[in-house]
Amino acid sequence: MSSSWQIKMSTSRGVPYFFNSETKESSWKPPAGLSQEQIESLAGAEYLSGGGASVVADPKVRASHLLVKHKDSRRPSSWKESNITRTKEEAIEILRGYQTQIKDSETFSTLAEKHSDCSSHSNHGDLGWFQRGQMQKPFEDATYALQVGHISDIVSTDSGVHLIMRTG
Ligand SMILES: N=C(N)NCCC[C@H](NC(=O)[C@@H]1CCC/C1=C/[C@H](COP(=O)(O)O)NC=O)C(N)=O
Repeated sequence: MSSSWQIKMSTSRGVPYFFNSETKESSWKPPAGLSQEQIESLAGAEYLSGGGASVVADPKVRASHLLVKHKDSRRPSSWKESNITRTKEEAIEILRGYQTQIKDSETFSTLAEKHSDCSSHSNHGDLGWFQRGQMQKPFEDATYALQVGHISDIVSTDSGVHLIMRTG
């Protein structure tokens, strides 16, 4: 069984994954049945040079967000408002209002396009694919904790307060 495992490159995410040619199973993480040396022999040099687990254990994610900035945001300005003066509490209230309108990913995207203080509003809030280390930590952790298709509760970063929808 373990001899049927191989490492392939995911074209959509640009990271390698494990594939079993016999059972057709695939997995981002090393399959339980494989020993460390089997994994390393499968992965070859890049696994070793990548410092081990980093080669296959840190998949990319994709998310859209609806950002409401406030006067303490790191950049209290946006395409909508050149000088944002609302308080963080007011920003949270506004986001709560949007939360009640969100029925599905469709309504989320429409609200993000209309109301997000991020330039990604022009892509319905889509930020594209990213991996750990690219976004501010609270945003990264909240996204990785979400299942694809799910929407977070309110998340606060130095940018402001967000609703996040994981899409990939
Ligand atoms: N890879 C993509 N698409 N772009 C680079 C993202 C850089 C990253 N950005 C963030 O973490 C904030 C919070 C989550 C989304 C995000 C968007 C901010 C929000 O607006 P701002 O506070 O900048 O005015 N606009 C762009 O950066 C960062 N490390 O600062």
